Amino acid sequence: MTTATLIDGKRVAQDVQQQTAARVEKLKQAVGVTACLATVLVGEDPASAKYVAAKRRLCEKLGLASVFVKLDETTTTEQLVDKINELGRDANVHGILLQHPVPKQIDERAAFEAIPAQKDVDGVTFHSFGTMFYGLPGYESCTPGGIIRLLDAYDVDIRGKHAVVIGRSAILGKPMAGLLLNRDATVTVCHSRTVDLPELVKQADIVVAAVGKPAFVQGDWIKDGAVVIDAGFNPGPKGNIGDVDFEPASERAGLITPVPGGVGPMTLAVLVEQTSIAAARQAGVEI
Ligand SMILES: Nc1nc2c(c(=O)[nH]1)N[C@@H](CN(C=O)c1ccc(C(=O)N[C@@H](CCC(=O)O)C(=O)O)cc1)CN2
Repeated sequence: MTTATLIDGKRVAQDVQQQTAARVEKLKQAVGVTACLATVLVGEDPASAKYVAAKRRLCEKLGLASVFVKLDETTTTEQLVDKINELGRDANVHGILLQHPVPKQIDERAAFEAIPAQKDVDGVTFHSFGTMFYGLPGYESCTPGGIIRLLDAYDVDIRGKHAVVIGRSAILGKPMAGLLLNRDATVTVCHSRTVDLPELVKQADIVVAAVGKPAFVQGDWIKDGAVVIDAGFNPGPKGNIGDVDFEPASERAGLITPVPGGVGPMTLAVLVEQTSIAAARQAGVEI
């Protein structure tokens, strides 16, 4: 039995999408520029191919252009960097997304760093991490940025709260910790070497599960009334499964995100929103 209120990521994402479509249209009217996202996919991972396709569909739905670059499994770091440099020089491309993960022979960090800061709409470069951590204008990592938007949409007061982030990946856990810290949360980042994880999670007002293990966070770790954000999307026999054992957790939580329909749609919405903002900035207009 679910007692927690469900956080409806699809609804909040639709609001972000509407604002983005309006910005894209205004930009076309004002300066004749169509915002454009370049998506780069390396290799044959079916889940990555699906996410890239979803990003391109969302661009189309909201009036943005998109360029799709598909590179094969044997691509070298140098070849990928050359391609990203080319997109960086293309004035018609305003945002560049390199789908993670890339095949193991590639130095992913070197490839991310080839994305010019003004086109890093996925918030993956050192420059974006710097601006994100200092709360300066720039581009946020899309999933953590989307999670903050969800918390705001549901009037979660972040200031002074104890937030426990489970996971320390560059794309999720680390930037999530930074964004929560910027909002005056007291942040604990947990990982595979953390001693007594359940005890730490039991102290959390806000839990962000970004660990990549299906149903890993147990219901009895959740403090009564806590906000539980599940950023997991692990493939399961009947579709994707989150990192939180949903039913027992939702008996204790005050607010909880479902999988699917929670964090995932926000990742896409923030990416396309940031592309529209990048296009406006590159055109030198404030919209
Ligand atoms: N360069 C990046 N790579 C990756 C990112 C990222 O933000 N930037 N995030 C993930 C994957 N991802 C986007 O790329 C992503 C994952 C899931 C969803 C989503 O909408 N999920 C739906 C469910 C979909 C389904 O069940 O088939 C949901 O949760 O409702 C969007 C984007 C790794 N790589």
